[in-house]
Amino acid sequence: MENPNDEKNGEEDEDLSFEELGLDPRLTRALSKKSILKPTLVQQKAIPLILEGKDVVARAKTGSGKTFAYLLPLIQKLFSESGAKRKSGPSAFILLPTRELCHQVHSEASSLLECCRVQLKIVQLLSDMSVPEMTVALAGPPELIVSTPACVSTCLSKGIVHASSIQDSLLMLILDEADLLLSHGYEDDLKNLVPHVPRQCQCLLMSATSSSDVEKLKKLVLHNPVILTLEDSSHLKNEVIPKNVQQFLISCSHHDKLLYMLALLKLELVQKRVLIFVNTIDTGFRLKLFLEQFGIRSAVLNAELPHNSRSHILESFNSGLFDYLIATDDNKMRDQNNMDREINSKGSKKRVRQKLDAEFGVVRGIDFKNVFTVVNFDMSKSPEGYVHRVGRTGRAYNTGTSISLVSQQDEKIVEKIKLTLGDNEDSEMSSHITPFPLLSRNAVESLRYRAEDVAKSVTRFAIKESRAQDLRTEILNSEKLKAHFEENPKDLDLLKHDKLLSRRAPPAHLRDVPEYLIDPATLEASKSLKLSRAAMGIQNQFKRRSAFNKGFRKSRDPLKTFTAEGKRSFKSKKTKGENKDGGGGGRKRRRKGTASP
Ligand SMILES: Nc1ncnc2c1ncn2[C@@H]1O[C@H](COP(=O)(O)OP(=O)(O)OP(=O)(O)O)[C@@H](O)[C@H]1O
Repeated sequence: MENPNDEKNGEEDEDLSFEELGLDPRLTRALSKKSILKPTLVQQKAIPLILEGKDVVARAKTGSGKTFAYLLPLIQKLFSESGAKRKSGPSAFILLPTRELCHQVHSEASSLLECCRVQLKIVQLLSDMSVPEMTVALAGPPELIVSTPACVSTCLSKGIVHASSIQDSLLMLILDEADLLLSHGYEDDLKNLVPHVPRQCQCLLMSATSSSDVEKLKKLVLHNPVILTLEDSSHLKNEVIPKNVQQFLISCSHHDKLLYMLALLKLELVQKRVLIFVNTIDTGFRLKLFLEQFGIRSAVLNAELPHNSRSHILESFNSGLFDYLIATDDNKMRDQNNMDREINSKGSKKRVRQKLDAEFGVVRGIDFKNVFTVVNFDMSKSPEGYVHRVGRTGRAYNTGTSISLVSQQDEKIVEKIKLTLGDNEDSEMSSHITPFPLLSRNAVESLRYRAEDVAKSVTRFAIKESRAQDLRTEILNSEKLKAHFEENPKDLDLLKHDKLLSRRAPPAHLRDVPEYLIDPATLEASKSLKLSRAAMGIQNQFKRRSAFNKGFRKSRDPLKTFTAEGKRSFKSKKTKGENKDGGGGGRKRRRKGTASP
């Protein structure tokens, strides 16, 4: 039965400005400084409800701007609280499934406040902080705490945070990335916290996908909430990938994936910046070493690295220091940790350690800046994983592309993904994921000899070495070890020596692919792509809105007008067969006037 609080909203609703949503001028000015000029749909719908004091469950696509949808009204409420009588505890909690997300949301909130020139104490509480560090962070007390459920639960049970102070002061509780909180094993931690949340506390739940976990959380934490399910009016069932992301696949053997990856990057058939997903850390390093030999620099973001190192890699990528980032999903590690936590539920020390590990999370919900292309080198293991990966591009008003390398082993999961996206088996024309049109077989074959030669040189030993070297480098960078190295300089010398030994220079003859090796159609596709994207890049940067609202024109998009088998106009020569094979074909169900993928 429909709940009267359920709201479904399409994009045909009126366009409101941030001012019209009732936001404080200090916040709207702060947003302008950040070049954020117009609210996204979820922001338009959620902000007034939250300001009114309603409990809200908001489900909106990845990258649709959910963070500001709750941060802006939350901060506004904190403004009005800041003059109130002294409190014994925090006014608000934002709980997220991973430390990376805590870091991201904490920085976003701090930067908003800085732009507003308002001083509020907001802290990030992490499980690897010592008790004195936590005590200092909690002194004041802070208006806002950003943390994981496990960390808050530990603080409660150790008496670092007093339950009574939460009961007295908590005004807002926000569970972000709610679809991931339970699968990260935080159910017990949330159950520990909920009894202390005062009845009048406003609760918000934000998620990208709907699931039984979100339902469970809703029942556990919220009181008669307004449910916002934000979809385009043209949407198919379950569509969660932003419509400004074009999704492609390339069929190839598992063995040839390195070769295809090389072809895509070296022939410049994808737009930088590129986020490449692999399923294991070893594959990540294999790919990194392989690409390095061809002069393509990348970094591997993985759960093995300490938290501050992962943050450092993310910040370097986000600030544009390098263009290719290889990322592993951490599902396996997380599941293992959750299992361990259950097995060791009575062993105190070990349990805490494993809780820390369970808070690792590398990719989900992370706002990688300006990623134009997501490549699934390995396919994700579930449709949800695919949605979260692809959602790292085309965020807010930007456009993006995803390319999945699909081997025979991946076909089952690709079928599942297609079904989840709403593809109809009977209708090839309406497929969301279409074959990538720019890479010809000839172009790939022209690189085979070099690629296979180099792939052979990336041995298991080399991978192990590279992985260890990355760790060594990160240890060198680690703030926490500075003191140790000051006292033990010999240890530092040893590490530095090791680091130098393992550095390899890429052979010069592999850096550039001579033009005579590349087939002319692919060469032309690459040049055309570069020119068009350069033009659209400028448009993206300076007129972000127009890409989203008016759509970038299909006629100017080489992914739609070009095939590597020969240049043609998409419109004039489109046939049913071409569409099926990868003419970049038809999103027949796309709404008129939306961004064209
Ligand atoms: N109104 C806006 N206009 C332009 N950019 C925006 C707007 N709102 C948010 N953004 C930007 O869009 C990006 C994505 O936002 P955000 O991370 O909040 O998405 P999300 O919905 O939480 O995604 P996910 O479900 O993947 O976590 C961020 O870089 C953010 O700064």
